[in-house]
Amino acid sequence: MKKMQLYILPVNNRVVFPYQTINIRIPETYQYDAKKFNSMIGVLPNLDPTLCKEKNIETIENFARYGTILKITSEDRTFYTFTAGYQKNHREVRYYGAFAFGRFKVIDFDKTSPYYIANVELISDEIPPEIEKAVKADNTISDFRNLAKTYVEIVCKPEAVPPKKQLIENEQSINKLVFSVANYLDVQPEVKQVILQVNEIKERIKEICKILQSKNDELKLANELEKKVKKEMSNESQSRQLILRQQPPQYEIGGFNVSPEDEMSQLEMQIKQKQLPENVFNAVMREFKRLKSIRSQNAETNVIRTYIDTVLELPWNETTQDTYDLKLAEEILHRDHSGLEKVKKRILEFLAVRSLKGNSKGTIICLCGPPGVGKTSLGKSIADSLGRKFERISLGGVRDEAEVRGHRRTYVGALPGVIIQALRKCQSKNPVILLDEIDKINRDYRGDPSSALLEVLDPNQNSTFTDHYLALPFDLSNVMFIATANQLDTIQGPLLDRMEVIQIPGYTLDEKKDIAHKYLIPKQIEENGINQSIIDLDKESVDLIIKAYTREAGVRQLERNIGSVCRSVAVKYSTHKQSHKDKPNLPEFQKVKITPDYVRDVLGIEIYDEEEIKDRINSPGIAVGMAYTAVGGKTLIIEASMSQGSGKINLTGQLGDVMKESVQTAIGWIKSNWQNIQFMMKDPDIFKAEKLFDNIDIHVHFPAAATPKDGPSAGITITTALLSLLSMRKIRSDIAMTGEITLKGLVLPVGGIKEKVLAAYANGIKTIILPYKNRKDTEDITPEIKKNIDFKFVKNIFEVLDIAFDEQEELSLRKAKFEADQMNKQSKL
Ligand SMILES: Nc1ncnc2c1ncn2[C@@H]1O[C@H](COP(=O)(O)OP(=O)(O)OP(=O)(O)O)[C@@H](O)[C@H]1O
Repeated sequence: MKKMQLYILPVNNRVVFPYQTINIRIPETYQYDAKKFNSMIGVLPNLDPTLCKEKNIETIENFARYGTILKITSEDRTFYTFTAGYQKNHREVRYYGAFAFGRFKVIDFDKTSPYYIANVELISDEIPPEIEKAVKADNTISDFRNLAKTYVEIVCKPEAVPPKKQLIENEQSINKLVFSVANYLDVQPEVKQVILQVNEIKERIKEICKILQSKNDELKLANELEKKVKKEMSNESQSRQLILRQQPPQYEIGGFNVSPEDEMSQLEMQIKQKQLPENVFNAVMREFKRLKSIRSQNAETNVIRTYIDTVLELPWNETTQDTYDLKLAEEILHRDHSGLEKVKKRILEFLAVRSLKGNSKGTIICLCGPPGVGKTSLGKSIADSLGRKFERISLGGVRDEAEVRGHRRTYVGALPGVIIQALRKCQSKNPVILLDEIDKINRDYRGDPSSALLEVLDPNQNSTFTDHYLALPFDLSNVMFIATANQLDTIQGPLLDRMEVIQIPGYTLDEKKDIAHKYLIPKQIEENGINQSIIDLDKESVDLIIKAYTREAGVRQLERNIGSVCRSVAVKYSTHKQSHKDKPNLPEFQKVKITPDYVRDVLGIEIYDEEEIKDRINSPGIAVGMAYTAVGGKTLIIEASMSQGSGKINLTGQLGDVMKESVQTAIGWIKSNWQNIQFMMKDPDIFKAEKLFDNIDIHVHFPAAATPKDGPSAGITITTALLSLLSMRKIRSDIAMTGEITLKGLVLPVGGIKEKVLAAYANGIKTIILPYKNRKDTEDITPEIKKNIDFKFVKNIFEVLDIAFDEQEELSLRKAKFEADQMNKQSKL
């Protein structure tokens, strides 16, 4: 074998076969001079040493031992300029065209710096005639050609197939044929190096055939599978599932099919790329190592994988930039909500303080009011005005502490709690989270969700909120929490204490009209697929919908009713369009004018009547009270009747204990003050004071009997109704009252005044009697109500009697006479 010295060019992960023509670029630093080295150059693959060991490739350190010798056929030089500091430098780069004409084996290196010179042994690939004959005689070559043709047909780009096929079919030199096909192979460089190192032609053919065979089988199978899948499934998602099922070792990540090893390395990359806090990173890496150590797919691996995915999906560092622009916030609040001036003002103050403090720690707002007054949508507007993401968590009916704080991972099907899930959904560390219906949280044997919320809402604790599922602290101090509630009574004291309550009592008639015209009608028109040009909802009709079809504090039912009217127009419009298609000569659709009659047609018989109370207060013993419920204020008619009997007191209408006691207190006061109120009696002879209550049975009934009622605020109404019954005097039908009564006749303040006043106003009440100490609660009642309602503040029940009855003049005269008689009696004594 011929030995020689050769200039060596190491090439990374590339194997050049003889008969290849290639272009090479040799940097100036390699000091290659074609003349000096007889236009010869040896390329030696620089391969991964571990893979080389695995595949038995002979290497000198990282270089393979077998290379290819090239003859330079052309040379080209270019200069390019580069700047280093203020200096401009020029560098020469040389490009060479070269033809590979043989193989060599490195014996040793003579020089390794600044370039490589090796002593090599040239390997002859000349095939002895008898071997060539033998190879051609059996089917080896024809089989080789067939396999190679199939391979290029499947693998190569269509335009590259014909020239390659032509070479495979026609090439007479076995060496050229075999090395060319080896060059076409799409395999790792280490595999190509093995082929290059084989000295025996038969061996080399066998090696290449093996690769061709397995590649062809693999590709054919994949093609067949794909065809089969396409045929079986027309639906894309189904076909994806089928492919996954039929190729069990493959997994799908981010739309790519990957093997389990790839999946693991992808996951590891994801963990490393996500900038997790150190403690979180360590915890996830621990889980990742556990996952890696479990080889087979089982329930445990799924649990760990889900956990890692959950942690990676959390916004550990992602935040949105706050826009503390108060003008913009004000605009957004006005844009989305009509009225609610006091609430908006309070929200703006709240935002102003936050912007000045520079952090988001501090008070938590609780918007409290009846359904449909816009609490949820206000929360959304606050998020919009701050430029933060918005998430709503419904706490209604949450009874299990684990729903807030998550289940420990030891439980089957464990999940993080609602707070962590909300953060995962909104992908921001500082969103506005609306804790909806915080008053509907229940407590039972599964724990107390309120106490978990205490931690969430406490600015001093929530920076290290630890969900049981994650078992890692998550900083909630940047989250802005807003709670909503229908009533405050059911919220636990410590929880309520952490929040600043903003009351939204409900809307007056005028406010509802305004909301309907500005917001609800345009919204419903759009939602029902029609437009302003085909419907005209006039003021009168909207008034009718509000007065006769709704009796609510908010506007939800109103919105629904407007929706029904819009839908009826949508049906008409759609039918007309259909017929217009069939008969194009039909006239254009006429704008539908919504009149009160149209409203009645769509919504049916009127449900509420403003005169209802007047009609019901038609005899002595009936008084109108005011109640405060979770759905807002309500007027409450109390009826009392008596009959001959033995002093029994019957109470009906699902009363709670406190209300029952109010009735006892009222009767107690009447009995003990009987002498002082006798002047009221229209017929004082009918009942003799001493045995009055022994001879009659009294029945007090609270209509809407199916609704449970409780509380002390009906005290003065019950007393007035009983006095009306006994004195046979009717109570004014336009008067309503609320207040607790003591045994001594004092009137004590009660809650829910604004809501009660709104309800009374909606029911056509003109005078409202309130406890004196509730004066402050009427200060911010809207001017509309103040203008139409006469408020009377009373300190004791006698003052109520001065206001509440019909024929007030006659009663005043009687009272004056009674008082004068009393004075006379006292002076005689
Ligand atoms: N002042 C208002 N201006 C404009 N639209 C309003 C106003 N108040 C309520 N709405 C509309 O009424 C509908 C009901 O409001 P929302 O769902 O916010 O009520 P809510 O108070 O959260 O009720 P719930 O207590 O039942 O959750 C929404 O479409 C909302 O936009």
